[in-house]
Amino acid sequence: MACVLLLGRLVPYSYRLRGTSICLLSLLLSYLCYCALFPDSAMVPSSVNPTHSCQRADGAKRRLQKSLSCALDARTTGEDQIAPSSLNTARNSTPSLPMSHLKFGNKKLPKAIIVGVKKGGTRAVLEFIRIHPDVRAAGTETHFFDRNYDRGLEWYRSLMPRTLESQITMEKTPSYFVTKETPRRISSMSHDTKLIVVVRDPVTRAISDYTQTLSKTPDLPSFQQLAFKNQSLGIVDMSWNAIRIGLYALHLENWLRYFPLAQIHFVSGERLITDPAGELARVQDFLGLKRIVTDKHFYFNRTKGFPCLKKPESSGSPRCLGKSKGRTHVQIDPEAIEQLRDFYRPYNIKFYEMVGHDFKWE
Ligand SMILES: Nc1ncnc2c1ncn2[C@@H]1O[C@H](COP(=O)(O)OS(=O)(=O)O)[C@@H](OP(=O)(O)O)[C@H]1O
Repeated sequence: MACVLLLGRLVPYSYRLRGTSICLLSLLLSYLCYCALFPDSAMVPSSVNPTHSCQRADGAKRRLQKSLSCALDARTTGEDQIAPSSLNTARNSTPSLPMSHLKFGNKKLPKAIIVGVKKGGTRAVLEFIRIHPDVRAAGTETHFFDRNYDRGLEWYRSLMPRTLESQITMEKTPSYFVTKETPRRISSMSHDTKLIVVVRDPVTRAISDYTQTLSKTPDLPSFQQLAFKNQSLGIVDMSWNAIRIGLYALHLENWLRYFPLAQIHFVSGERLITDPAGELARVQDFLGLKRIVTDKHFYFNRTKGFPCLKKPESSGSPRCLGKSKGRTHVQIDPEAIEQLRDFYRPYNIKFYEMVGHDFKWE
């Protein structure tokens, strides 16, 4: 603009038009050069950018001169291609690692597994712990150690989410706790695997289990028919899965052949409902995590009758567990319930002694 005004004063009109065109053309050329050379270096954060000094050159002329050498520097190092978020990591890592690894981590075998028990509250524990930024979990039950073991560890690993070095990989498959081969198989994957068992009053658990099966198989025999070999004599059918799963002491004996007790954490399924933050504090301690999941993450949903998450991992809205969690249970004859309590009592006492905690299932 200054160039045009100056020309207006000094040069006769016939030359002005030509002069203005040349002036505008040279300005346009300068601008194009500037655009071509300068903006690449501006995408990289200044703290780690080798062309940092280039951006701070004073005045357009110096900036233009410097941008040429800066652009050359950037081309030789290749760093102008690196996304700002990964630049710091890239500099401290092995050059052969792919960029996807630097950004999202890689798939690792789980460091901690929720191994049981079915209908204990395993989904709630997984959904609650995975809001911790240092935890990532497989969404579905893998059943690797009980049903899919022949597929191999690489198959298992492929089911895991990508994690950064600081993050723990987790999965949950509740049937592991009652599968004979599972403790040995997990131990042979890694003897350091941390194990979480969510336990619940075995009588309520059995009724919950039955309620679930009935919802899928409406012509199922009655609970009493399945639970007792002879109800009037009080003989319980221990071969029925819904009963067998609740014999926690027997299953735990099998795990203790392969893992020390200190490596197994027991979550109370009852307290998980009345005090989710308290139970989650203990889970975080057990996993060696900072206590980030606290009572501010939960609210009690009166319609559902259960605690729900205020803000889950994947979205910004509150969320309760699905309809299959927290069902209304089938009504069972109180006498049958009393008989089952008598049946489980010695096993429960044994279990309390083994783990050093009284869960008060009476
Ligand atoms: N916050 C919250 N919301 C809903 N449900 C909760 C919650 N906390 C614990 N529970 C209890 O979890 C029970 C289901 O246990 P699991 O998730 O282990 O079931 S499963 O084995 O995966 O099918 C489920 O059992 P039922 O009540 O019998 O349906 C619940 O009692």
